[in-house]
Amino acid sequence: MTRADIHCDNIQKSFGAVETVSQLSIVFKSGQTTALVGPSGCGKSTILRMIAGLETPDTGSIRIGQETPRQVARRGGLSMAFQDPSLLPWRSVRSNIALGAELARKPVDRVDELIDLVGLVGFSDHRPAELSGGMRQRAAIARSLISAPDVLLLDEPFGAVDAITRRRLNRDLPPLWRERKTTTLLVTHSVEEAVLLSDRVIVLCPRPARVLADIPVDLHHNRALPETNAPAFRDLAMRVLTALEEAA
Ligand SMILES: Nc1ncnc2c1ncn2[C@@H]1O[C@H](COP(=O)(O)OP(=O)(O)OP(=O)(O)O)[C@@H](O)[C@H]1O
Repeated sequence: MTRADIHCDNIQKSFGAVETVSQLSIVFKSGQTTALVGPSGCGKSTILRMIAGLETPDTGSIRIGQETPRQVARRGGLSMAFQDPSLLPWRSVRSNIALGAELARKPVDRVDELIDLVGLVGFSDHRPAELSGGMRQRAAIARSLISAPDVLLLDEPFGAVDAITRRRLNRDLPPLWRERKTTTLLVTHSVEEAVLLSDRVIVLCPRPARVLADIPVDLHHNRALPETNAPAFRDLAMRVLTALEEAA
């Protein structure tokens, strides 16, 4: 077993009387990008938060290699960009991004490169309050990348990002994950984005979350972004959509 395989073994999680995740067993392979899709409220974010060590399963266990999520987080091996980017309001964009490396005790040497990657050149000295929602999300994406984590957890990271920038990030981020062999989990409501960015799409059923379909995506052989109008792409997107309709 390689170090960053994520093993979820029979995990269950309730909030009061609401069972959110039930008997979920799944392995996320090291170096792969997996998209999690499913109806709203089915428990996707809860799964990511448990893998991040921010919530604890009531029963079952999560291991990342031989470590617990909290151990991986503590040594700076895990980072996240969530829907609601929690940037420190008193720090500039540059300093918020640098924080991702500082907390992981890694070198703060690629801030400008990442500011460029997420299209925030010219805004590096701005405070979060001076940015749009989409710009804040992009700063959070850059912060999640600066520590070159083993595990990257992305929860609707492009939700507020404009279409052109989203397209550019869709093109530029996957090669970075592949080059670094990052184990990436991506929660998204976009079927196209799930197929475009990932090696595997997991479709979850309505709460409590269980795996309804596990669809491998084998469109990334030549490392270029797949053609979204190619028949193979459309077939996969249709398989995901059909499973989602079944879930609903
Ligand atoms: N901290 C919490 N306290 C109480 N209930 C919670 C908490 N976190 C999540 N829930 C409940 O668990 C269920 C699943 O929530 P979760 O955010 O994981 O779903 P989701 O699939 O990510 O939803 P969406 O696609 O709408 O973002 C919901 O019913 C939600 O109200």
